[in-house]
Amino acid sequence: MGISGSGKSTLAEALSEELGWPFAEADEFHPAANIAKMSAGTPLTDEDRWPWLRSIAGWMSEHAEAGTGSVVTCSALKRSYRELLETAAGRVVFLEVDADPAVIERRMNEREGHFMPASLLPSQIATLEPLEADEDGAHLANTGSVEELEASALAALTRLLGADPHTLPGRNHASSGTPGRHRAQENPSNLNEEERA
Ligand SMILES: Nc1ncnc2c1ncn2[C@@H]1O[C@H](COP(=O)(O)OP(=O)(O)OP(=O)(O)O)[C@@H](O)[C@H]1O
Ligand SMILES: O=C(O)[C@H](O)[C@@H](O)[C@H](O)[C@H](O)CO
Repeated sequence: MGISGSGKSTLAEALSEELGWPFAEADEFHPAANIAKMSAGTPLTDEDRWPWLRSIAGWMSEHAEAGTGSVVTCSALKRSYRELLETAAGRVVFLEVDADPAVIERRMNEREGHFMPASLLPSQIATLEPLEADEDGAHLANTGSVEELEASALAALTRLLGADPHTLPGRNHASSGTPGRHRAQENPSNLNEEERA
């Protein structure tokens, strides 16, 4: 979790590679209307986000029920959004990635091929309700290298889970389904409830 540009995808890809856990990019679950809205510089509303969050929780449940760990990038800016994600099967642990806003703005402006404009950064920051002490997770400062971020995430997971995360089943687990990076368009869990009906 964390605001746009904080480093969620960078960390999640590294963790998925390291742990062999299936990986989903939450942006791939957004309906086209949400992407169009953000691309045009308009922040999403709660109503825009609920069906999207439900789709993500569905994907998480599928993997938990198949007996594997999984990793999802999701801004999950508000506590209420995280409470919805926590309804997924299995244990849901949040790693909040944070960096200096000026660094994030520069990285977003340098990033190529991404729809999210840096102009939405103030709204992302204003909407963020940081992870609280009674939530299941940890805060990670993305102030160094990607390797340092990954190392701090693995240490946090080890502490939170009370076990080395490498010991949890990954994509080679017998019933883990299709391995590899998730593509939302290939997965029915991307459909919101209206689309599924
Ligand atoms: N520790 C780091 N060192 C150097 N570059 C980094 C680091 N962390 C992230 N970046 C770069 O910053 C940019 C934003 O990171 P990333 O795309 O992972 O953020 P995000 O939180 O997933 O963003 P979004 O929510 O908008 O998809 C990327 O270009 C990424 O390569
Ligand atoms: O809740 C939100 O406002 C959105 O999830 C955004 O955070 C973007 O999807 C993402 O971060 C950009 O890539």
